[in-house]
Amino acid sequence: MGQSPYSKDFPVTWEELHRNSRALSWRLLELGPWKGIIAITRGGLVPAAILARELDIRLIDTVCVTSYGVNDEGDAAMHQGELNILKSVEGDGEGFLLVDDLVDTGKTARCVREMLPKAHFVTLYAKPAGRPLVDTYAMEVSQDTWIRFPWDMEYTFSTPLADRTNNPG
Ligand SMILES: O=P(O)(O)OC[C@H]1O[C@H](OP(=O)(O)OP(=O)(O)O)[C@H](O)[C@@H]1O
Ligand SMILES: Nc1nc2[nH]cnc2c(=O)[nH]1
Ligand SMILES: [Mg+2]
Repeated sequence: MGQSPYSKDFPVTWEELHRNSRALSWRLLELGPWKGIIAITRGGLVPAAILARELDIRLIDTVCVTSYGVNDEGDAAMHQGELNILKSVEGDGEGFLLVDDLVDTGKTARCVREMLPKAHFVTLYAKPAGRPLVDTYAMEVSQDTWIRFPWDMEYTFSTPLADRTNNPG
């Protein structure tokens, strides 16, 4: 499987995610009007709901993809597999926002942008390798960072940094 390219952990709370989504909404409001939103499942669904509320958009569709699998511990998966398109949408995406939670290597973005070349592609978080594929994003994070979303986490005990044998950075 090789060594993970991720040495840093970046946990995001619901409040931070909401704030970042609203910051993104401000920028998109100026660039609209928009015909609707196309959310890339599953990560794009939560930001899409917040953007829809802020921008008063009622038409929401999905592109359904799978790529990163689940690792042995059932933890957030960090190894990317084959990209599968389970469901697409008609047209070239003109006038639509195409929404995902993040862009990392850009593999998902590249594939979905090919299908919907005229959509305006937005993410909450962008890593350098995928950033050129995004039209508008809220925050940049480094390539060696693994973002942990609130829907993947639970409130639990945290081991002090000094006690961690494999300090992840
Ligand atoms: O830029 P990339 O390297 O392609 O990575 C980004 C994609 O990876 C994650 O989705 P994932 O495939 O893990 O599925 P999920 O959205 O269902 O969690 C994330 O939501 C992006 O869609
Ligand atoms: N949760 C999560 N999924 C990803 N998929 C690709 N990169 C990431 C990341 O940093 N965090
Ligand atoms: Mg995704």
